[in-house]
Amino acid sequence: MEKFILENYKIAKKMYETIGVDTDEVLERVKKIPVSMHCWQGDDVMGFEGAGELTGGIQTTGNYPGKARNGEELRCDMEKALSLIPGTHKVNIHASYAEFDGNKADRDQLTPAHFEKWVAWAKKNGIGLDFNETYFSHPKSESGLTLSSGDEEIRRFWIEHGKRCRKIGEYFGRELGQTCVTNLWIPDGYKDITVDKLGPRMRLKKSLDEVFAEKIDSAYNIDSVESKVFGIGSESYVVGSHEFYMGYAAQHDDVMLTLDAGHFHPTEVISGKISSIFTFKNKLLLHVSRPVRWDSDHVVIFDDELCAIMQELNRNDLFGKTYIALDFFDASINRIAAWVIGMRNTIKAMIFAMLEPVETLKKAEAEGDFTSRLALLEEYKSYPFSAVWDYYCQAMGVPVKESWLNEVRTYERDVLAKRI
Ligand SMILES: C[C@H](O)[C@H](O)[C@@H](O)C(=O)CO
Ligand SMILES: [Mn+2]
Repeated sequence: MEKFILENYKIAKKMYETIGVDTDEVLERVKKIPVSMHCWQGDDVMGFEGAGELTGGIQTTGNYPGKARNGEELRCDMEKALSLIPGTHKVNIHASYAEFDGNKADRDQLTPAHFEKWVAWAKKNGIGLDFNETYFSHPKSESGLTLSSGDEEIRRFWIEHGKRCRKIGEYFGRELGQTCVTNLWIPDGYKDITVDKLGPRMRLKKSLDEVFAEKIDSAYNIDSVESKVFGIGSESYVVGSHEFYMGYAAQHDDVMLTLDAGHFHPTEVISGKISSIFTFKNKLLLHVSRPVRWDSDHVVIFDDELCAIMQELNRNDLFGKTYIALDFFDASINRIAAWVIGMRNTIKAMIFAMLEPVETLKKAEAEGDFTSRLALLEEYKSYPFSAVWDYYCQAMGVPVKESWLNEVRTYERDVLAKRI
């Protein structure tokens, strides 16, 4: 196999040269782009607080055996997944994955000390960490409103949580020498027709101003805000809508916008929104997910939208300004396989996009030659990009093609099956 991969690559390299693309250069570029792998795929978003129930209008379905039950298991599973994915990446954790060692602290009391094990593990593995504030699966979010609550005690509790999370993000960035992106998503909204839609939004704005009041060195921590169109139980009204956060991010240079692929109407795609955001902002966070009819958080596959997202970043030279994170949770299949499939597809789509001769296409478009534009776009799709992808896996020392699945099966038998 090894020999064929190399031979295929040599031919692919020559073919891409004929259209002005240097495959070696593409692989050098892709190597430098980290993808943030989300820890919550490993335990169905349960976290370590013993919450028992996932709330906030998000849902995992399925009961595949072997889910991680604590930090050690989760980190071990992620190490396994990362060993099957080419490149050096980041890990994205939620505040609900704090570790207490018997001394439980509520969300408004979290400190960097509760994440020391994550940092030690990240250092050992040479990876960066990203962070997410957790405003769900908690008694104080049961009313459906957190940062937008009219109950001052509740609102203050969550403001304190947000502030503390940013300090934890700063700690990650400082300790690991890689900027931590701290993402803020709240589940706030109402199930049914809402009379006062302005009040909660005004309160959310006030809360965000407090959460973000302290300036933190952007070398260590960058903040981002994530909108949504609806959730389960917030079908009629979501406080943190796209328009709301667009406005907020437009007014605050240091706050990024997060685009989650599952957070828009089913016919909307985030690939179509990226250029609008970059007209006004110079950074963006993506939550790469796969909505199936709703925000179902299916595992990312190599589909048109994934390629379109990566093409958009490549065509506009935006890889250096965009943080790419995954966000899905499927409990119906092997959870390590879910990570590997989603991560490998994301990287594969980056390579696919980078192999496009952008200048040729832009020239045809600028000259009004839409016939060539369409003809070339279609023909480029069947250039041998998979030979480049296979070679990348081989060169990076990870399994080529589906051979990674054997390793996941072995791990399932030796480790996951024993978690009863
Ligand atoms: C678990 C995450 O915080 C969550 O998926 C969030 O990013 C989101 O997308 C909620 O729908
Ligand atoms: Mn998301």
